[in-house]
Amino acid sequence: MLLNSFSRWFSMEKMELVKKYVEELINAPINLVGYRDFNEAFHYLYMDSVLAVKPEDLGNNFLDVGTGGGVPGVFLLIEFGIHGFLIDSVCKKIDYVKNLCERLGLSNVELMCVRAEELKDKGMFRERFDSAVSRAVSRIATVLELTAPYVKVGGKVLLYKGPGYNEELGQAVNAMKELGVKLAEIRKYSILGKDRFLVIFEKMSPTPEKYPRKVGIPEKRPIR
Ligand SMILES: C[S@@+](CC[C@H](N)C(=O)[O-])C[C@H]1O[C@@H](n2cnc3c(N)ncnc32)[C@H](O)[C@@H]1O
Repeated sequence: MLLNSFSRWFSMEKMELVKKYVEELINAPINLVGYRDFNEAFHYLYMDSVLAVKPEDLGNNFLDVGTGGGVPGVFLLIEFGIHGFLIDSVCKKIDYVKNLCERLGLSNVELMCVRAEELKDKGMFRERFDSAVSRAVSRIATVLELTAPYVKVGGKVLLYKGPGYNEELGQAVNAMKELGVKLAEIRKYSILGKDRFLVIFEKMSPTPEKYPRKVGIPEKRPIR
């Protein structure tokens, strides 16, 4: 893991972009990330986004659900040079990130202000992505419903979690079955001494058309 990460970080151009992005986030006029200190933001946002991810996890195009200030989506597309489709339900966040990506010359990104439950009505998004990622959006059963319908069979869903992931997984067994995913791997890593877990699911079969359900239902009534 260390060697792999080291060689990835060797590109100065990438690192300059990452640093600029972090600087802009912590100085943004709207509260996007909750950090003001560069070092903290660099670790808790950038390092957390990329450290446990392998290029083969994501494929060529991924969806980031609830991207907020572009986390982890923008860092992943810089790191791996792949295409990211980033969505959030708060339009001012999406507008800000869109503008910032344009200013930094990032072209491998698309942003849309939409709730994940409604993305399916906005075009051909069902089972379109090689992978989906999500960080700090909701509990596992809920987030699986918001991501899995948009991932191709054979693709992956990657969720960034803290130590509470185990209980959430236990409550998500039926959701996994219903949505056509299975738990593939859990990667443990550490950011500034804090335990973190990348919980990875593989999509095994098509997700029934009724998912995701209407706005708010995946959160209020997770699949049990
Ligand atoms: C705590 S923030 C996390 C932002 C970012 N992923 C991060 O790790 O910094 C959660 C974000 O998810 C978005 N969100 C919550 N539910 C959503 C949904 N159903 N569809 C799209 N975005 C959603 C919120 O608007 C918010 O920006």
